[in-house]
Amino acid sequence: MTDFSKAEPVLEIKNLSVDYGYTDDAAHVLRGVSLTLHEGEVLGLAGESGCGKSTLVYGATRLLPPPGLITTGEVWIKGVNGERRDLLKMTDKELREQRWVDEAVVFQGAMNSLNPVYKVGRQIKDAIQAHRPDWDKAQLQKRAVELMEMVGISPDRLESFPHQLSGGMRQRVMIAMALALEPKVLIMDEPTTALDVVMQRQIVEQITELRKKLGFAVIFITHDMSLLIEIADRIAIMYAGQIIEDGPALDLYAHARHPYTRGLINSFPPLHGPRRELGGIPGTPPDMATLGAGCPFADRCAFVHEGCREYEVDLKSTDVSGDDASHLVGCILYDEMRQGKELPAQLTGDKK
Ligand SMILES: Nc1ncnc2c1ncn2[C@@H]1O[C@H](COP(=O)(O)OP(=O)(O)OP(=O)(O)O)[C@@H](O)[C@H]1O
Repeated sequence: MTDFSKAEPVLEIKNLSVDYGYTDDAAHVLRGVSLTLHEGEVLGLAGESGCGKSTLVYGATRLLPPPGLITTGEVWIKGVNGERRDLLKMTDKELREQRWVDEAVVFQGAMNSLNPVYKVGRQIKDAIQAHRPDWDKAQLQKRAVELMEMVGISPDRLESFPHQLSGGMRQRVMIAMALALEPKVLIMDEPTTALDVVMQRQIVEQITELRKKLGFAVIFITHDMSLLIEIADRIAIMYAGQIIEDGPALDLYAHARHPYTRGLINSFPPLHGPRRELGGIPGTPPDMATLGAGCPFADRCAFVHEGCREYEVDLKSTDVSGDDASHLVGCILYDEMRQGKELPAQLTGDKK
C-alpha cells in the first residue's frame, strides 16, 4: 500500500451536507462531510447500511435523486485537462460534458442497468459516442474490443444480449464502460455485493490491476471491511452521515481508533491470518430524521460518558501532539487524551 497523502488531490469534498426532504422536518442525512481523494489512490468508504455512503457519492457527483437536496458544500474535481472546478457550481450542460470523462460511477447493482433489448456492443459504443461524436464506426468498434479485452471478456461477447452474460460478466461490462473515456476518478458503490465470493474476488483483483495500469483513483464503497483491507490505500469510516475516522488502510485496520471502527472490523472475519472471535455492535444506527445533539454513536458505545452527550464530531489527529494529519478520528476520548487523560486500555495498542 502506498502513501498517497502527498499526491495531488483529484477530488476534494468540502463540508458537504445533504437533506432528504424540503420542509422543516427534512432529515439531515449528510452532515458537513469533507473527504479528499488523491491521484491514483484507492479510498475505501465503509459503514453500516444507512450511514450515508451512497448519499455522499451521489451528492458529490450531482446524481442525487429527489428528495435529496445539497444544502452546503463544495466538490472540487481536477479534470483530465488539469483544471479544477467545483462540481456543485457547474451548469447541467457542463456536468453532462464532464461526466464519464473526468469521473465515472458504477452504481449499486449496475449490472442490472444494461438495457435488455440491445446487444452489449451497441450499448458500449453508444456510451462512447455520446462523448466522441466524431468517431467513426471502426474507431468505436476498436475501442469496444479493447475495453472487453481489458476486463477479461472475449470481444465476441459484444454480440451478446445482457441476459446471455453471467452477473459477473455484466458487472465487468459496466466497469469497462465506466473506464471507456479514461476518467481520473472511478466511484464504485458496492460493485460486488450481488456477486458470489469467487466472482467478488476476481472483480476486486481486476480493479486493482486496471488501477495499476491506468492510474485512476477509486472511491470504493462497501460495508465489508475485510474486502476493503485487500484493496484500499486509505479507509474512511462513516457513521450517521459523518466521517468518524479516516486513515491509512493498514494502520486503521490494525489499530482502529474509534470504538465504532473497532466494532465494524470485529464484525467481519479476516480474509487472511489467524481466526478471531467475531463481535458485533450492539443496537442499531440512529434514525437520521430525529437525531439530536451529541455523539451519534453514544448510545451504542462501550466507552460512553457524560461528555459524549455534548460532543460534536470533529475529525482531529489521532496522535498526542495533534500534528499528524494522516490518521484522523472524531471521538471525544482522543480530545481528552490530548489533554492528558489516559485512553481506555482496550483502545490502546494493536487490535488483538
Ligand atoms: N429518498 C430518500 N428519502 C428519505 N431518506 C432517504 C432517501 N434515500 C436515503 N435516505 C436515508 O438516507 C440515509 C442514508 O442512506 P444511504 O443510502 O446514503 O446509506 P448507505 O450507507 O449508502 O446505505 P447502504 O449501504 O444500505 O446503501 C438513510 O438513513 C436512508 O434511510
